[in-house]
Amino acid sequence: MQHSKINGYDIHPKTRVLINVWAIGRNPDYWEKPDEFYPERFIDSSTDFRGQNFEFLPFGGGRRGCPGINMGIALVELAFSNLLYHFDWELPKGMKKEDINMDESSGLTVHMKSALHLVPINYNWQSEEKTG
Ligand code: HEM
Repeated sequence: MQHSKINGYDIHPKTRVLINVWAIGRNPDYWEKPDEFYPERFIDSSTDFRGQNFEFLPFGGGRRGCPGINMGIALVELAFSNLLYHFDWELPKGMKKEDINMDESSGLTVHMKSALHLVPINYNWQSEEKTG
């Protein structure tokens, strides 16, 4: 790699550069309410997660981007679609959605600080199929 200058900083060959993707993903210049869990932000948005939009890099990007991206997406979709297809999900009695603690704990991957408790209600899709 050749010597480069980025935002006035000299990057010498063989420098190890660590990118703070977490901070980029919460930059208020690019994200409305960056600290809120607000997945609706992606409805009708052109921001893609495959590494071309640098404000959103869940799989990294470039030559060292995640090679398992397609498998990762398929696994997440398969798990979620099965859980949503077979069950309705409710909060434990007396709990409101505002009570869910969305704080994160950091580590190699991000986890919720306190476990999410949900009550699965069996969803009988077969009986619905019969009645139309
Ligand atoms: C939702 C699931 C997944 C997410 C969010 C994810 C995310 C990531 C991220 C952020 C990186 C670092 C990319 C970078 O440095 O630019 C990475 C690297 C990597 N991922 Fe994934 N990944 C997922 C699933 C998988 C799966 C299923 C596999 C393999 C079957 C996999 C294999 C790898 C490997 C081998 C690397 C290292 C690539 C390298 O350093 O050249 N990932 N992943």
